[in-house]
Amino acid sequence: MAEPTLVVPGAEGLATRRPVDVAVGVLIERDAAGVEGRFLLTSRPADKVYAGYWEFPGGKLEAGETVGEALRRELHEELGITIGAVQPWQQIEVDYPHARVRLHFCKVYAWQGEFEMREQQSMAWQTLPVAVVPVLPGTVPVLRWLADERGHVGPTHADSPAEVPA
Ligand SMILES: Nc1nc2c([nH]c(=O)n2[C@H]2C[C@H](O)[C@@H](COP(=O)(O)OP(=O)(O)OP(=O)(O)O)O2)c(=O)[nH]1
Repeated sequence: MAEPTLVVPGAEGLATRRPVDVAVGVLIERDAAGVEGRFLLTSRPADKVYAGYWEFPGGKLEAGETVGEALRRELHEELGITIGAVQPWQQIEVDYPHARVRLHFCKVYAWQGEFEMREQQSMAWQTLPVAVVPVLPGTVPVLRWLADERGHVGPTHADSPAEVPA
């Protein structure tokens, strides 16, 4: 079955474009009992589309790379860390006016090294609801998946539209 597609306003009718594969890391802290806590968001660098928007770190696959290999390379290049096991988690396609992407979200619980913002981005360890704004459209579904896993009710991020009462 095809994965869900999110169409961002302005991208209607562009769904025939071939998606670009992107590996994305959801780095999560866990306590001794294995309970998941804070997760890492980074802001998009000034020279990229959606500059300043918050997202989970990652980037496009290069030719011949697997999702895990691309994620390992991107997080080393962008954040200076070396990640441990990569656990495939969720997949979604997003149609933006600038591109159609297939996002491969992977959970990562282990990493080594000091975080260095090598592209002058910012980082923020967050819980739900996410306080940093604005959040990239393709990041919003991930916050919902985390909310469902954690039994979090209410908005997932500070700039989400007001909830419509049932
Ligand atoms: N890293 C990341 N990208 C996301 C998320 N959600 C989402 O829609 N995207 C989109 C934004 C971009 O169109 C695409 C990632 O491309 P990018 O331009 O950041 O990747 P890159 O570092 O390989 O970029 P470059 O080499 O082309 O400069 O995926 C997310 O949570 N994390």
